[in-house]
Amino acid sequence: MRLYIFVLTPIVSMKRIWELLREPLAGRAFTVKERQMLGIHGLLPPSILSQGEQVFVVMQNFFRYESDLDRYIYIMGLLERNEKLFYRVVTENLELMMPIIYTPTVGLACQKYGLIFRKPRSFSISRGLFITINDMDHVYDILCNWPEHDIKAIVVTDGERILGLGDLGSYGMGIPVGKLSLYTACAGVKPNQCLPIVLDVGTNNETLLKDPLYIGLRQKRVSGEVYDAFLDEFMRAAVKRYGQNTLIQFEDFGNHNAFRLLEKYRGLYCTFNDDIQGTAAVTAAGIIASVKITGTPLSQNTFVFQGAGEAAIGIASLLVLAMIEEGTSTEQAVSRIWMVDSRGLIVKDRPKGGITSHKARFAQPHVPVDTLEEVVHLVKPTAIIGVAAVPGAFTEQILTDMGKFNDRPVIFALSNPTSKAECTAEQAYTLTKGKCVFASGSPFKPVTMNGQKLTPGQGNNAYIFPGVALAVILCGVRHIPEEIFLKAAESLAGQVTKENLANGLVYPPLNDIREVSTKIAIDLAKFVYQAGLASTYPEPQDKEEFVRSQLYNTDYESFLPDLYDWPPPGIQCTYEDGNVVCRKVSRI
Ligand SMILES: O=C([O-])CC(=O)C(=O)O
Ligand SMILES: [Mg+2]
Repeated sequence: MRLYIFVLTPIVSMKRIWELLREPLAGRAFTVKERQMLGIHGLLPPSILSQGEQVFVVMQNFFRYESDLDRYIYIMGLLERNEKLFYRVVTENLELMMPIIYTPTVGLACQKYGLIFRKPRSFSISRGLFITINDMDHVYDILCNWPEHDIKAIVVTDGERILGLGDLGSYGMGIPVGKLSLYTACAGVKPNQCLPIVLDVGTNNETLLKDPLYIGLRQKRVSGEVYDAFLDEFMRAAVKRYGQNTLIQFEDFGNHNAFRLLEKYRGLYCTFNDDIQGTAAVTAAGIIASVKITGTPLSQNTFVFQGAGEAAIGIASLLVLAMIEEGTSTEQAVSRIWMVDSRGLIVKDRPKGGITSHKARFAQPHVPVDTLEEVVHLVKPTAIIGVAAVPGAFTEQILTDMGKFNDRPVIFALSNPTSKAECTAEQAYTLTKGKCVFASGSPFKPVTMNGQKLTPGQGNNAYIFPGVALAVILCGVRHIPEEIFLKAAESLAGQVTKENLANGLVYPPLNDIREVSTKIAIDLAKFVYQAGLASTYPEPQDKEEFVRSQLYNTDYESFLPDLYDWPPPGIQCTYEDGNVVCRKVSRI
């Protein structure tokens, strides 16, 4: 006599089936067979859509929304419902989607996060993890509550300086979520390996403290030793939970913490600060490419910065490295850089209060000069770079002067979002009589002058951090030295075509960003193995093949073992207490 015993290994239960329908994964793309096997036949409309047709439906809906914020809410809802479809939609329409899921709309979304945030229905990156100062001593336990185990990259903010919008506390969650969605959309990093985190230490934003919708801790920011201990605990907990190689990207911290934390952690963890290093690399790339238009060698340029914070210091330091690579001495390179902060030109022996140490390196031996206009007039720079979130800082006078001083002035208005840009693309082109090489941090539409279409470049760190992250994750880089960002900048600059340059563009088109990021990752993979920075072994011989083979694929996977053979051999399904329970059947 044959004897069967049932080993209790439930595979699909009724609960899971309802989950499948509520979180429809493929949704209407489920085939008839799949619907029958999953017990959801009849619960979806009869017409079956291919993923491509679903993209069409999504885009029809997307265009029905008139405001960008509504488009953001719609498209982020899709990320929660159907991750693969979201990434297919975004990657196929990057130029259209980036201003929604990223700057500028993400800035608006953060300001309205109290309205937008709903209870998570699934644990996609669209929600992120909130860890507060009250969780001190339990940070590891909170990390364990995130259901994905194979995390390779974290983007973390404490919300103190969200874009150029200031302290948004926990409302800043939109930024790590947005940045990580670009890890996948721009560089093919697998979304289940990404974790957005807000470290909520309070907020000093009085409006938020009184906002009934505010989602964060209603208290003033904690600072000093307690803040530092909290950050230390977070860093230790992250690598304890996910491994020493976990990439931790710092985003939108206040100046006073950003530099300090980078210096403190860069030798101990796999970490970088995007606002210092990512922005530096993308700007350096734009400047390196602009040299091919202006014809002035890098070290013969004179740079005036509006701002002396994270971005300015990061950009200036990387430009110095690049000039040294060109053969200039450090002193000569540094002397090419002039910085203006809220108190005027940064000069040695600045009266009253002096200057912080990271600014000191770029202090000029000059008498004080009060305004940016005066500095531009005095220095006659070849390039001006705005990174202080002071809209209108590039005045009519400054832009006109730049046009007078240079055949091809370089004007980078990099503050984000668009409302914080130092000038508009139109102002830059008009006041320099169409001569300038212009880039902004957030997108501007093309401008037509004398029948000629002038397209502004977008000098946003989105060209850099996804590719850097991909290489770091795949190659198992343990620490991220500055050279990685210089190499990334050179790789990006090298991808600007003659045709781009002829059109005054110093960045490749945004629609190509996926290929651009992949190429950056391939170039970096070659560099990190050669420099002994990689820990993924054996070393892949063909780096390009290695990187490309690891990229996230947006095609639906069939999660049933064999659609035409269900239950599969050795599995038997029965109804028990209203549940479908499938078990392995073993024969003895
Ligand atoms: O998010 C962006 O668009 C660029 C960035 O990091 C910032 O402005 O803080
Ligand atoms: Mg940022």
